[in-house]
Amino acid sequence: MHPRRFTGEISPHPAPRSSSRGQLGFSRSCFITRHTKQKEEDIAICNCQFNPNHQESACSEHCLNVLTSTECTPGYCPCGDYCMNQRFQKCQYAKTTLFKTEGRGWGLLADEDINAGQFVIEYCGEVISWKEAKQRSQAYETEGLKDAYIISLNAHETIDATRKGNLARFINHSCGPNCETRKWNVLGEIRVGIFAKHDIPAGTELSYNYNFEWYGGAKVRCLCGAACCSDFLGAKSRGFQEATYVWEDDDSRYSVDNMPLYDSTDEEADSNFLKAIVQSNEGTTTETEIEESLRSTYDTDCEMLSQALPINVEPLSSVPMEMEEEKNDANELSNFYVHDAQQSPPQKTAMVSRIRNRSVFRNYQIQSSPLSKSLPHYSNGKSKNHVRRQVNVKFICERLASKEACDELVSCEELKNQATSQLDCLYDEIRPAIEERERDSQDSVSTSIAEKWIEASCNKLKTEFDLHSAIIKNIFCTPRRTWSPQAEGGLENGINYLENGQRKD
Ligand SMILES: C[S@@+](CC[C@H](N)C(=O)[O-])C[C@H]1O[C@@H](n2cnc3c(N)ncnc32)[C@H](O)[C@@H]1O
Repeated sequence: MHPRRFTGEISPHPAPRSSSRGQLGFSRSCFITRHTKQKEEDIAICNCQFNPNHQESACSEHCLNVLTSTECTPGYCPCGDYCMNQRFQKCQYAKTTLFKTEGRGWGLLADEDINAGQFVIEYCGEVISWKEAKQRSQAYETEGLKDAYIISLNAHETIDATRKGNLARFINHSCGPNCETRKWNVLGEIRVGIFAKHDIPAGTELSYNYNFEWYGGAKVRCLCGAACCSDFLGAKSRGFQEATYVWEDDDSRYSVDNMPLYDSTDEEADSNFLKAIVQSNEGTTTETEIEESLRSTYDTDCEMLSQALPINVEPLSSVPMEMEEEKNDANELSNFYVHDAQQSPPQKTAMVSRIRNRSVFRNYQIQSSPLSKSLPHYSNGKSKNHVRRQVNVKFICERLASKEACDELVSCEELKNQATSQLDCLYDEIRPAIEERERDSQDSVSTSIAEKWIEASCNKLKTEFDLHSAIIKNIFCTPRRTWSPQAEGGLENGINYLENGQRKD
């Protein structure tokens, strides 16, 4: 543990909520000790030439060092004292002020207009290892500290501003923030700064997104109020993923059970979807049962799914919702749709709208788009005659309910899950270097891990693709000529058909 980059002790800890700014004893000096000395051969010297008539010539946006997020080293910069690229070293912070928020403790306000891209403040604190961060995080929790101040620095280290830090520690999280963290190379060391994402008027609360940066052990319900709020602070952070404990008091910000992990909702939902079909298929299968299972699965998952991002594989670009009417009766896919004219009863329509939210189906464009938009035209300029269609839920359920279809889908799903967990393990290893775009050579991804990552990514994509192809194959490629579930007694015969039927031309 190297105590460095701190402004003075924040005392007493933890919650300075009843203290005033003066009592916290902040100062603006930020860099007390360094534990490595920059080697002379590592010093990056820019080629700026200061022109007194052009202030911006002194290491501003075109400076080679600025372009590579490296501060100039005093004594080596050709612009000398005029160099404007030593903002961390000179603590050139924006004016800010502490204020008390509602429900989120203290926050930091801009005390002057801040320009887009402007350096706001350095995140100061103790630099400690990830291992130490985990131990401290648990100890802080035991001590009853509710606010977490540890953020990621690089693959090995974090910055803990719990006991030693500056005003940056009071910047709250927002899912729609006006600031962001950026890493800069300062005298050979990586330091974290808070920078404005866009112009910020004086009096606005400063915020950045804690995702990936934050080591918050407990799962804290987010009160940022942004429309795109992801519900929990740092939901994608290492601490959030590792945490096994939650606050147990009555504070409404802390939830106690069933915390969702956001990067796995899609997979979970797909599994539930398949389980619903398999369970239905194991017992007496009726269309109503399948629809009921699907409906309850969709009810549970609907909200999560609306946020989940599906992998964008679109093998069915040749299967649009809007089809040319003249091809209708000859088309193999006709069972897939029902006409608007034969509109389903309200219940079924609701079902269809839920299905549209399913990532599996969304990938295959099973949503109707407004007919007025982008209607294809014949070369003579006339519009093609289009009919609006709805997905034929019954047909899809019947096809997917066969044992073979279920087995195939479940085995594809298992392979996909294996590939996903392999990716998750690798992700832990390379996350800091990839996601934080770390420039420190110590943090670069080793070739072997990068190769494994690419291979695992390909595996995952392939298994996703196989899963989707299996679904499509089971819906569309089962022979349809000899099959008439209506004539032969509905779904059960449909299943027999799928199990035994061969195309009889
Ligand atoms: C780095 S501190 C920020 C300063 C903190 N508000 C204070 O009073 O010291 C992070 C803590 O602030 C609170 N916090 C920050 N952003 C929040 C948000 N959007 N919703 C709820 N709590 C938040 C959480 O308790 C979190 O652990």
